[in-house]
Amino acid sequence: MKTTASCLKVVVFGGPQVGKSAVTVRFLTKRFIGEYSSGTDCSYQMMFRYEDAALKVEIVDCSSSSDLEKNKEVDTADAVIVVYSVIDSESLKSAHTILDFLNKRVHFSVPVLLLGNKTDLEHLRQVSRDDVMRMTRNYGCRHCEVSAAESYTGVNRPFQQLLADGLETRRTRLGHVKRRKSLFENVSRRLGNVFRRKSLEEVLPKRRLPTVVENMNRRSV
Ligand SMILES: Nc1nc2c(ncn2[C@@H]2O[C@H](COP(=O)(O)OP(=O)(O)OP(=O)(O)O)[C@@H](O)[C@H]2O)c(=O)[nH]1
Repeated sequence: MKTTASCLKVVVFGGPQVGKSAVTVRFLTKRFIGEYSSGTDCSYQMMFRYEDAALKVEIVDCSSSSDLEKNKEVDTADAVIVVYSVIDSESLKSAHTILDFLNKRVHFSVPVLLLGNKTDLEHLRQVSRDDVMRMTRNYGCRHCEVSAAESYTGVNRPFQQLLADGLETRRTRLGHVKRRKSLFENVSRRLGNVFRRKSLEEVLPKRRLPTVVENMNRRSV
């Protein structure tokens, strides 16, 4: 199994108690763990098999108490998940603020997944599906609703899709940097040629360069 050189980084945001840790741990371990220490950032690293290669994935679970503006994780993210809870309308407002922040802050097109959690509590739903659809359209992000408590498969599918999107974006970005580099090298080579030619033209009339034949003659003397 080949090992990919670097690590794919996924950053998870969301309001308080929406289940950021729960969905992350569900994806990574297949288990639902009810309680986590609240208000602390966590980072998880795992190896996955992807397209016959080992892929290292780092998931950074940003606590809701983290100051968004000071968050540096997002600058190096390959993908972002914004979690809300379907039973908490305030959490959708937080998600809106986060998507807005990402829209301004992230310069390259990092794939974003808007992930609704706690669908097992559908009878307590506060979040309107229309509002979510509007946000998804406005920000051009993927959307899915799951229950970390109920289903591993439900959580696994959108995560897998996001990892695939993240890898694709990284490849495109790297390809773009290489193309930009070779374009730059081309231009500088051409400029170099122009200046070299110009300086020869300036020198030639004053001091004629010896021809190959003259050089041979000199050596044979
Ligand atoms: N019913 C239900 N409860 C859930 C689900 N996911 C998480 N919870 C519960 O929601 C609470 C918050 O979950 P966490 O994973 O700690 O949430 P968080 O977003 O990481 O919380 P902060 O660290 O405070 O930001 C816990 O009591 C979980 O047991 C779910 O899918 N269904």
